Amino acid sequence: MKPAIEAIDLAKSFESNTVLDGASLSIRPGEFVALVGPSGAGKSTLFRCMTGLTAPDAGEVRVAGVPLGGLRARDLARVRRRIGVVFQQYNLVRRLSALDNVLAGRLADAAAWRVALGRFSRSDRLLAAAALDRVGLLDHAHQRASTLSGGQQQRVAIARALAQESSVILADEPVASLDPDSAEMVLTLLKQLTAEKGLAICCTLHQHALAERFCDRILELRGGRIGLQDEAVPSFARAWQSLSPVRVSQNAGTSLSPEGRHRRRVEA
Ligand SMILES: Nc1ncnc2c1ncn2[C@@H]1O[C@H](COP(=O)(O)OP(=O)(O)OP(=O)(O)O)[C@@H](O)[C@H]1O
Repeated sequence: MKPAIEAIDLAKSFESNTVLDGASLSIRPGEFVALVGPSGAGKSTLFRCMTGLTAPDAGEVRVAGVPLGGLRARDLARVRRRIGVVFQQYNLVRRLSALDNVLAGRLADAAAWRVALGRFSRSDRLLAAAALDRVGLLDHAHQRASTLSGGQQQRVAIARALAQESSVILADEPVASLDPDSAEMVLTLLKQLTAEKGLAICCTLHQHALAERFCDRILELRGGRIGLQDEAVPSFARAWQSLSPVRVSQNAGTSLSPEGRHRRRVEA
């Protein structure tokens, strides 16, 4: 199956600070992948490169096989619409209702005059209502975002990505500001969406236990490169690695050093 999104050998430096140094990953439709790594490792930078908000110094991002680099502005906007972004601080317009925030996911597709007058089409409103219903918040459609709980606001942000009809969701620490129950609800929802809608979801997480519980694969960004942390490895390979001091493979979601994995577990 063609990857929903790929980052290939991305490099990014800010002056002398090399943040990404050949970072590669590939996520298939229906996969829920965690991206972990120490603070400042470059997880947000990687996401910004993957959404086209930051231009990498080298390397390529492909969405459904289409390279972002070199696309004309209109085509880039069309491809970027396939990527929904969810942030730690929700990024909702707090004075607007939940429904209006979800409708913002339709902005790119709506006619300019509709946006200017705030008059979305019936089909856009139905789509937004369906997205709110899917995240369990239809009853709160007309409630101001500022009066919703953190967990509810994050679910509105996910509904906005659904209304955008994204095929990929990049979620940058989506549960970092939430209490444990709300965090669990948000991650359960994301996991369900991968299965139900075939979304490819990559989510940065600081809580290793949550990544292990909810995600199909755990990737680690460290030293500007990405390695696979654990469970997508067949059990026989894991058993072999625990006996062998040899590094099996490198980068592109396949870097597996038994020492590194052990160290990571200790740190976590
Ligand atoms: N626009 C920028 N200009 C200069 N330096 C930047 C810029 N954006 C990020 N950096 C630097 O890049 C490095 C990686 O930052 P980034 O926010 O991507 O890390 P992170 O892994 O998301 O961290 P955290 O887990 O704490 O959110 C940091 O050293 C940061 O200071």
